[in-house]
Amino acid sequence: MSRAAERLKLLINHLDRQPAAIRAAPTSLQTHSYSPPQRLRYSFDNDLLTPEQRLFYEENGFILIKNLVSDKDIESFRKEFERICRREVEVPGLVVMRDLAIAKSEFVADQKAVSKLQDFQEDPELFQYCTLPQILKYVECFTGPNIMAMHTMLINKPPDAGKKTSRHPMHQDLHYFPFRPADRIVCSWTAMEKVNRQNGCLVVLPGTHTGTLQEHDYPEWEGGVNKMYHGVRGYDPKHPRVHLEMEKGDTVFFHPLLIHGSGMNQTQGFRKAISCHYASADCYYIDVKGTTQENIEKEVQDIAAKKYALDDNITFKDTWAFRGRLVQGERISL
Ligand SMILES: CCCC(=O)SCCNC(=O)CCNC(=O)[C@H](O)C(C)(C)COP(=O)(O)OP(=O)(O)OC[C@H]1O[C@@H](n2cnc3c(N)ncnc32)[C@H](O)[C@@H]1OP(=O)(O)O
Ligand SMILES: Nc1ncnc2c1ncn2[C@@H]1O[C@H](COP(=O)(O)OP(=O)(O)OP(=O)(O)O)[C@@H](O)[C@H]1O
Ligand SMILES: O=C(O)CCC(=O)C(=O)O
Ligand SMILES: [Fe+2]
Ligand SMILES: [Mg+2]
Repeated sequence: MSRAAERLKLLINHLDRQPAAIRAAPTSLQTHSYSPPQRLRYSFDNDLLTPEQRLFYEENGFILIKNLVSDKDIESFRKEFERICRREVEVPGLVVMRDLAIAKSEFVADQKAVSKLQDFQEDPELFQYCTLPQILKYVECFTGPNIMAMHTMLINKPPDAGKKTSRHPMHQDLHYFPFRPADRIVCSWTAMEKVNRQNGCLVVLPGTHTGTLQEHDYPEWEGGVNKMYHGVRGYDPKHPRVHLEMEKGDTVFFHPLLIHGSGMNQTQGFRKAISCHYASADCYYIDVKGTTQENIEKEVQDIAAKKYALDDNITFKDTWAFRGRLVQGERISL
C-alpha cells in the first residue's frame, strides 16, 4: 500500500474508534491537547478517486486530471468560439468581455479582441462541456449526485499588450458566489491547448482552501485591472505557489476558497481554457449584506440591471438562480 493510502486508512480507522460523543462536538470530557481527527470533509467516495487523490485534494484544494477531454470536443468548443467572435451565432445572455487594453483601443480586429466569454449556458455546443460524463464523475466526488452548473467561461487570454492587463489577480472564486456550503462547490478548468508559465497558466496557493473567505478589492496595478477582477487584499507574493502547467485536455478541479490567479501572457498566441463552476443542487443562497462580498454584489447588480434592461431590483441571488442549469439528478434549492 502506498504511503498516502496508509495515512488515509489510519485516519479513517482512528476516527471510527472514537466514541460518538467525542467525535460529534467538544465536551467537558475533552482535554485541550486532544484534537479530534477530521473526517475527509472535502470529498465523497464514489469509487473514482484513489485514496492518494482524495488526500491530495483534502490537503491542497485542487486535483489535476490528465487528458480528460478529447481533442474532438475541444475542437468543437474552439470552432463555436470562433463563430461567436465572427458574430455568426447570437447567444442569449452571453457576456463578451474584452481586455481592458483592447477595450480602450480602436485598432484591434474583432476575433482577437475577445478575452473571455461568460455565461454560455444557452449555447448548446459550448454547454456540452458542462455535461461531459467524465467531468461530472469527478464533480460528483465534491458536490454529491445532484449537480447544478452555475457559472460558465471560455477564457481567451490575449497576448499582453504591454501593461500586464492580461494578468488575473489572485482571488478566491467564492467571493463571487452568494451560495454555500463552499465545500459542495467545485470548479473544473480544462486547458484547450498547452498552458505554461509563458502564456499565463493558472497559479495556485496550495492549502488555502482550508482558510476563510478574504476581503477582495481591485489591486493597485499601474496598467489598470479588468472590470470585476478583484484580488485578495494584502496578497503576499512570497507565499509558496504552484504553476499548473497543463497539456490540451488536462483538467484541474479546485475548491472555491483556493487562492489562484494567472500571470501575464508573454506569447503571441491566445491562451484558451474552458471552465464551469458546479454546486450541489441542495446548496442554499445567502444574504451577503454586511459581509466582504458586498462590493462584488453591488458591481454585479449594476451590470445586471443594464444587461437585462430590468429595473434595479434584480437581486444578486436572482442573477445566479436564472443562470444555473441542472446537469445531473434533481434541482433542489439553487
Ligand atoms: C468565479 C468567477 C470569477 C470571475 O468571474 S472574475 C471576472 C468577472 N468578470 C466578469 O464578470 C466580466 C465583467 N465584464 C463585463 O460584464 C463586460 O465586459 C463589461 C465590463 C460590462 C463591458 O461590456 P460591454 O458593456 O458590452 O462593453 P463596452 O465595450 O460597451 O464597454 C462599456 C464600458 O466598459 C469599459 N470596459 C470594457 N471592458 C472593460 C474591461 N475589461 N475592464 C474595464 N472596463 C471595461 C469600456 O471601456 C466602456 O467604458 P466607457 O463607457 O467607455 O467609460
Ligand atoms: N498585488 C496582487 N494582488 C493579487 N494578485 C497578484 C498581485 N500581484 C500579482 N498577483 C498575481 O500573482 C500571480 C503571480 O504573478 P507574477 O506575474 O508575479 O508571476 P507569474 O507570471 O505567475 O510567474 P513568473 O514569475 O513566471 O512571471 C498572478 O496570478 C498575478 O496576477
Ligand atoms: O483562466 C484564468 O486565467 C483564470 C480565470 C479565473 O480564475 C476566473 O475567471 O475566475
Ligand atoms: Fe477564478
Ligand atoms: Mg509574470
